[in-house]
Amino acid sequence: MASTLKLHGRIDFLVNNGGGQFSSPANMMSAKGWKAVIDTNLNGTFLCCREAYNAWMKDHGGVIVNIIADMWKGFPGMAHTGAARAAVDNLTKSLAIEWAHSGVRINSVAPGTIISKTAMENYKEYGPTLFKMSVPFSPAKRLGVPEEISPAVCFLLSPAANYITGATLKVDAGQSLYHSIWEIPEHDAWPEAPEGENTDVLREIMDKTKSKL
Ligand SMILES: CCCCCCCCC/C=C/C(=O)SCCNC(=O)CCNC(=O)[C@H](O)C(C)(C)COP(=O)(O)OP(=O)(O)OC[C@H]1O[C@@H](n2cnc3c(N)ncnc32)[C@H](O)[C@@H]1OP(=O)(O)O
Ligand SMILES: NC(=O)C1=CN([C@@H]2O[C@H](COP(=O)(O)OP(=O)(O)OC[C@H]3O[C@@H](n4cnc5c(N)ncnc54)[C@H](OP(=O)(O)O)[C@@H]3O)[C@@H](O)[C@H]2O)C=CC1
Repeated sequence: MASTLKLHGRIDFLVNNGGGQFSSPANMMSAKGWKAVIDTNLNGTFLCCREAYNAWMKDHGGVIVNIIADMWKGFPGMAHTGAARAAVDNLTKSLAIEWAHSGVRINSVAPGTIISKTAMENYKEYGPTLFKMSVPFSPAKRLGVPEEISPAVCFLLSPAANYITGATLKVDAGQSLYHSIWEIPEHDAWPEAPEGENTDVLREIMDKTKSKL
């Protein structure tokens, strides 16, 4: 922030876009790996917001946009980033209220699955598979590209969004309303439903369906 102020003399906009994660089942995540992702996506965003505010926006106003993710149904396989991005969604709301009196607007953008060379390379040899397997889960039946996210960010930064703060704009072609990519294996580990006539009906329809298969 100090070097930006030195160079340009002002900070009108802050976009917290830097971030990322690795894929891992939650039970296999080390404390260090969990912390690295929380640090990058949540703590980093908070600290950049705080510094931009204290260094400039407190006295001059400004606009902040935080990039989060499609974590609305949880984020199985990337639980750390889901938790961090949900926290940023909430942080956005808190700061929108705390900093309104300074003329600061702050919003988030929640992209769906967005393909780029650099994003894919983070996942090494699994990158192409990971991104390709996401395609059927987009109502658009294709992935988005960064050029479809940046217009939303520019809109929120612009005077066209002067009356918008504390909001999260989903730019995901409806992905967050559609299927989860996470497969739950067949299992019989769930606790039994309580005995009674409704459970009898449940057993009956399940038995009937089974016998037809
Ligand atoms: C499935 C659902 C499909 C879902 C469908 C697919 C949807 C894709 C959506 C994609 C969204 C995107 O965000 S696209 C891509 C966006 N960009 C990125 O993801 C950036 C890539 N990653 C990073 O920036 C970083 O590596 C990040 C993970 C945040 C941590 O950075 P740091 O430099 O702070 O930390 P590092 O030193 O790298 O790692 C710290 C520890 O983290 C753990 N760690 C790091 N990488 C690890 C790895 N690959 N596997 C296990 N553990 C790892 C280890 O414990 C490390 O410690 P040691 O063991 O001691 O080393
Ligand atoms: N692609 C997607 O499907 C989605 C992406 N997002 C999020 O959008 C943002 C942009 O990602 P995208 O362009 O796709 O992927 P990229 O990997 O191309 O971009 C990630 C950027 O974050 C920077 N970064 C990562 N870790 C840190 C860190 N600890 N400190 C500072 N900068 C860091 C990287 O810097 P460097 O190049 O120096 O490593 C890089 O510029 C990220 O927050 C990502 O998680 C959210 C939802 C979906």
